[in-house]
Amino acid sequence: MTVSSAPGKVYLFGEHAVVYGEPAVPCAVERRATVSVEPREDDHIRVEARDLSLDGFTVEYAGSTGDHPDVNVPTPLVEAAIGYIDAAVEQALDAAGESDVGFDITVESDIPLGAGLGSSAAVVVAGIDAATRALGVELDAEEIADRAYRAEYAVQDGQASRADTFCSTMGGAVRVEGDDCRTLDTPNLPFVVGFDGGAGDTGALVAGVRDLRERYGFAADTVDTIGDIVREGEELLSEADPESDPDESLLVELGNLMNFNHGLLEALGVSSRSLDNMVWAARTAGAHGAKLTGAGGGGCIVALDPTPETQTGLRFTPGCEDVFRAELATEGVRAEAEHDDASTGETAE
Ligand SMILES: Nc1ncnc2c1ncn2[C@@H]1O[C@H](COP(=O)(O)OP(=O)(O)OP(=O)(O)O)[C@@H](O)[C@H]1O
Ligand SMILES: C[C@@](O)(CCO)CC(=O)[O-]
Ligand SMILES: [Mg+2]
Repeated sequence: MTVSSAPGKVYLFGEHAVVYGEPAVPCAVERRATVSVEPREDDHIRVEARDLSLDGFTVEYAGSTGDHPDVNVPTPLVEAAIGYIDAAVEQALDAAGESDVGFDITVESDIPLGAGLGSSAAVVVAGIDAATRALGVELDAEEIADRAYRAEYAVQDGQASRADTFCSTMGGAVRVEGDDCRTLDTPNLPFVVGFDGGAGDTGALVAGVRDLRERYGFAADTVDTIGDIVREGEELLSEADPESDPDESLLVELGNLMNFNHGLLEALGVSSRSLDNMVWAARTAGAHGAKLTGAGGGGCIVALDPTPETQTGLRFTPGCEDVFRAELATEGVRAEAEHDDASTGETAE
């Protein structure tokens, strides 16, 4: 059995606009998806998902071209989950020059689904790494990132940037603009995440922004302006010393840019009442800045605050179900030691 894990991410700036070629700066955070893979004798795929927004499920079906069976949980969720795993398996088989190899796959993740923390990218990145290594092939990080992007692109009907998958593969802070993907040396930023317990539909939200952008020149300008915010933000980051804690003036300026970025995302229709509530609660509690992260619609906000005040404020905010400090994950995708729990094949409760 091979086991790999990959981190989720928050967007310091630039989600949505990155789909249209503007730069974005996502940062990997220490919440990981772990995927265990064991090749089988036949060409069946058995997926055990332990951390979906239900009590987990196990499903077995014949190869990536076979019919997916009925299972006793909401089908769209299962289909969505199988979609990402299938796409990862397809990329791994292609990389290894194999076909008709089946796998037993277990996914365990502490990244909430559809909440803006990049759970899909982490599952795909860790899945491709574990499955290729199970077939005796070691891909370099660039190729894992590229194949993971192609997997997300396929599942999301051509509506994906390279940002989430590159960030999850490399770890740390990264900068993505079209096909140009780079790692950044940044100080460790004091991220606080608030989660409303909900989720957004990434495909629908991206499509909504695309429609607005095609319909109104000012919506297209809004997307361009998000790009300007990112460029301003990277300038600030490039002047900071990555080895020391960020000073207050940097946090104030980054926070202002985050606030501006949130306002423009709200104008583009991808925020929600509970995301706005959490953003305002974080600002009122003293955060330097706060914005939604990821596709939006529901899920998570990210705030900047080195003190405990924002966490305390969010904890008392109606509609905020979970609050945590999100440490920058310096390591991206990595091989993990096989552990007993993942090899039992039993579905967790
Ligand atoms: N633990 C898991 N097990 C199986 N599939 C998962 C798991 N976590 C995520 N996925 C897949 O990823 C999908 C969620 O991806 P989606 O892009 O909508 O949200 P996200 O990646 O969490 O947020 P965002 O893209 O806004 O950062 C789920 O519907 C599921 O298909
Ligand atoms: C909304 C979006 O910009 C980020 C989702 O995490 C979509 C993408 O970049 O693929
Ligand atoms: Mg995603």
